[in-house]
Amino acid sequence: MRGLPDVRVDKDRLRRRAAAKRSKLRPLDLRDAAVALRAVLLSVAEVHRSAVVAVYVGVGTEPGTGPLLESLACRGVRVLLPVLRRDADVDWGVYEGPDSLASAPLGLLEPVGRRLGVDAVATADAVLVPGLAADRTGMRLGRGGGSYDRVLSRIARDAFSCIVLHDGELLDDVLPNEPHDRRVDAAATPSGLVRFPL
Ligand SMILES: Nc1nc2c(c(=O)[nH]1)N(C=O)[C@@H](CNc1ccc(C(=O)N[C@@H](CCC(=O)O)C(=O)O)cc1)CN2
Ligand SMILES: Nc1ncnc2c1ncn2[C@@H]1O[C@H](COP(=O)(O)OP(=O)(O)OP(=O)(O)O)[C@@H](O)[C@H]1O
Repeated sequence: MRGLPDVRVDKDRLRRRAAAKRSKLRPLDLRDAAVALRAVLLSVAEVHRSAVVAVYVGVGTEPGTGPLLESLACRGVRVLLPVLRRDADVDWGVYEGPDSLASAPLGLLEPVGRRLGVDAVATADAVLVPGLAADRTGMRLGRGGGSYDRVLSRIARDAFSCIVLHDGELLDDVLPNEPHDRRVDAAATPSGLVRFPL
């Protein structure tokens, strides 16, 4: 990748490594992980007491959010879901049940209802963030569009931000990072929650 700064090359290598590892996960493992992640996330005080939670719809081998979405909706929580814009920024819609999701480009599932605008995420008490890996300083590795760096720059100052990962994706090595990268407060894996130092 001639011309690209080292940090971009390093991130890209890590993205490919993470994706290759995810591709080995089996459907039953994915289902178990999604169920465990619901239990972990609902037991987090900041999530438990939230009236508005931004989640994502896990697709493919991503850490699954289906069980969590159902539980939050059943409890009357307002669940915001991302809608990818053509400029890789993120608009938001409300989760109204599994039938309110439709296939979108890149294999995504997105809410069909009204678009609330990119700033709607500022109303969330907790923001659950997709990603491929995180380090123990709270830096995250996303898909490379910078979408969630933009999202994280708009959330409320006291909102709780948490990346959702599979076991083994919270890395001991520090991730390469750039000035625009935004840290999260914690990482949830099927094994539990890890809070990062402030
Ligand atoms: N579930 C989910 N929703 C999300 C994100 C995410 O990471 N996960 N995003 C986070 O920013 C935004 C979407 N950004 C994305 C950017 C790239 C790819 C992507 O390249 N996906 C596949 C290719 C799939 C295909 O072409 O069929 C890949 O990883 O190879 C997906 C989503 C908003 N919504
Ligand atoms: N606030 C922003 N506004 C516009 N572009 C941005 C912003 N933040 C990051 N970007 C752009 O997004 C691109 C990818 O960034 P990066 O590699 O850090 O993505 P990522 O954090 O892995 O992905 P994501 O945030 O989508 O999960 C970079 O070219 C960067 O310039």
